Amino acid sequence: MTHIDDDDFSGAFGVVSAGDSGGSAGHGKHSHKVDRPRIEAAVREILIAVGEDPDRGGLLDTPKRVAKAYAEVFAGLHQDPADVLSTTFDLDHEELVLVKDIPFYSTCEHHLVPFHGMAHVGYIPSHDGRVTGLSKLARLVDIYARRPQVQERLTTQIVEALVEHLNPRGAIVVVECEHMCMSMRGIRKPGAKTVTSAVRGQLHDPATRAEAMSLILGR
Ligand SMILES: Nc1nc2c(ncn2[C@@H]2O[C@H](COP(=O)(O)OP(=O)(O)OP(=O)(O)O)[C@@H](O)[C@H]2O)c(=O)[nH]1
Ligand SMILES: [Zn+2]
Repeated sequence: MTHIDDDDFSGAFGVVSAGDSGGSAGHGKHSHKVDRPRIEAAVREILIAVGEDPDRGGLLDTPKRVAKAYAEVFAGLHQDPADVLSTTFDLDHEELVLVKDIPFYSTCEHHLVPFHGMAHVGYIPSHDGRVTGLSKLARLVDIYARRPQVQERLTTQIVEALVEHLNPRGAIVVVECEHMCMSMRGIRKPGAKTVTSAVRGQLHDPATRAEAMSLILGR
């Protein structure tokens, strides 16, 4: 029998602050630990409901595996973007900073199947030179991606966290995804991509926005 260890995922059991800009998902009043035994019981019920035998050898550990996997893919519900963006440097840089092609996986809140793609995250630092570490932009994407999501909310949550915590002069987030709920089931259009964007502040300026978009699209 396969051994499924009980390690948890760092940060998965933290508390999301009430000031989180992230909509209802992940708001403080909903924060609680991931209840793995409850997930296990639910998965066992699903297996029975689809006509499987949860007691056959290959499925015996499946509820436990799924609970462990869900604790990982929904860990963002219990993480606070403020913690990630609190690491800042004073740097005299007043131009666009862009991290593009950040790969991520999220979970469609309508069907609980994955959607995945790339996020491009850019900002123009504040006048007081508040610049964050580049990896923190990718961490920010993961915090919001690792929740039950829709792509539009994922996009605006990332840009609003930048605005709230870095006070930038401008910010832009572009997200390109394939939704498995449109590929493997339903309309069945593998390869169809959904693109969403959100801009704030100086990135509304057409020339600045065009510069950012050309950097994002220039592969
Ligand atoms: N706007 C938006 N829609 C999404 C996202 N992820 C999935 N959807 C859509 O959510 C919709 C749910 O539609 P429903 O009619 O309630 O559910 P359904 O019968 O499973 O729909 P189909 O996918 O068309 O079979 C579908 O059109 C999905 O394509 C997302 O991130 N943003
Ligand atoms: Zn879906």
